[in-house]
Amino acid sequence: MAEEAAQEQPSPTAPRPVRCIVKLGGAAITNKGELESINEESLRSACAQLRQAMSESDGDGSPEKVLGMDWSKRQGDPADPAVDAELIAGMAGLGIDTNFIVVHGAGSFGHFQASRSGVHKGGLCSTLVKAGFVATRISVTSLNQEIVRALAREGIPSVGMSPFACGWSTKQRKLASSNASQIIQSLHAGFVPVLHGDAVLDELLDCTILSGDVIIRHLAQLLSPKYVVFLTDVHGVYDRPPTDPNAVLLREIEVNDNGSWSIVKPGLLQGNNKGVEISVAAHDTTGGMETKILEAAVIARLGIDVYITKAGTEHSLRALKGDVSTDSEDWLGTIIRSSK
Ligand SMILES: Nc1ncnc2c1ncn2[C@@H]1O[C@H](COP(=O)(O)OP(=O)(O)OP(=O)(O)O)[C@@H](O)[C@H]1O
Ligand SMILES: C=C(C)CCOP(=O)(O)O
Repeated sequence: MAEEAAQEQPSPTAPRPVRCIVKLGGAAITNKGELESINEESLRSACAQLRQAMSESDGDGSPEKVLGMDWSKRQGDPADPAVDAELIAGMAGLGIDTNFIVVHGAGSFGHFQASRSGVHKGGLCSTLVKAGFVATRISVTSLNQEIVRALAREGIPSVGMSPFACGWSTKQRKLASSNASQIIQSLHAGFVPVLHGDAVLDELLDCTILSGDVIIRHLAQLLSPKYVVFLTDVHGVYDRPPTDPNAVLLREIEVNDNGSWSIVKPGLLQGNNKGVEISVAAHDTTGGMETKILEAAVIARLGIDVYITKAGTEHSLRALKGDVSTDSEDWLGTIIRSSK
């Protein structure tokens, strides 16, 4: 289901190749079964690993200075945030390579509001859909704010960017307008853009839900990152839902020029033409793992390796550093790559 690149005004070119576009999957950073609940430990660890992956220090053992950038008071925190202006003035720079883009999913934020009101199916003349559109955006933008704050606490200069507010829109659910100049200018200025799956206007349906997975594919087409990482709550793509005890992790998938794909590893599944069995949660409005695989295949066809793995593990850290290859026997996850 390769979607055509959106027709739009040309965006300015990126200053230098983006190193990595990463999806912080909603299944990993939120507790998916509990309405609007962040998985704090998973989010903290994903942000700390991102910081490590960006770090320019060669790890000589001395603790790195982290300039926390969340200077707002946190709920329940009695003290005002400490800002050591003298320390900051004495710092030569941030000591990190900020050439990353972060996109996060909605998890237990947004999907509930969207599915209850049918925002993904369109029809803004319905008061329920209109209210649901507003409720969905309140929910996903509040998650975006928390993620930006968590990244800022790790000293990552992150700025939240909502596709809806940047004027992104769709036509029959396919991206129609998606100007990335604000994203590119922010990268150029040394910021890490943090986008998210969003409720957007649709030329034919009035409105729909745009998945973070689709946003990543579009940005990969536009900016040609060195690699793309999807962090989620399972080790990668399995031959059937991982809740099945017989599910087998697919370690390597090859995508051909015509968009068809085949399993390379494990060898026992080579030539399996039954495809992958996927289950999607009832309230998920964007297609879950199926959308991720389809979008990842489009990215891989461009010659960009895609790594899908579990957040908060040694494997996610390696993926974020780009330290994975098809020979990495000890790496747990799915590599999706071009057959060329
Ligand atoms: N064949 C399969 N292989 C891997 N995961 C699968 C499969 N079938 C179903 N799943 C489910 O897909 C889920 C991950 O997909 P999902 O789209 O929910 O991830 P996410 O990107 O982290 O979340 P979000 O879309 O909210 O951002 C896992 O929780 C897993 O149980
Ligand atoms: C507003 C919503 C529900 C965004 C969905 O984005 P995704 O979780 O990346 O598929």
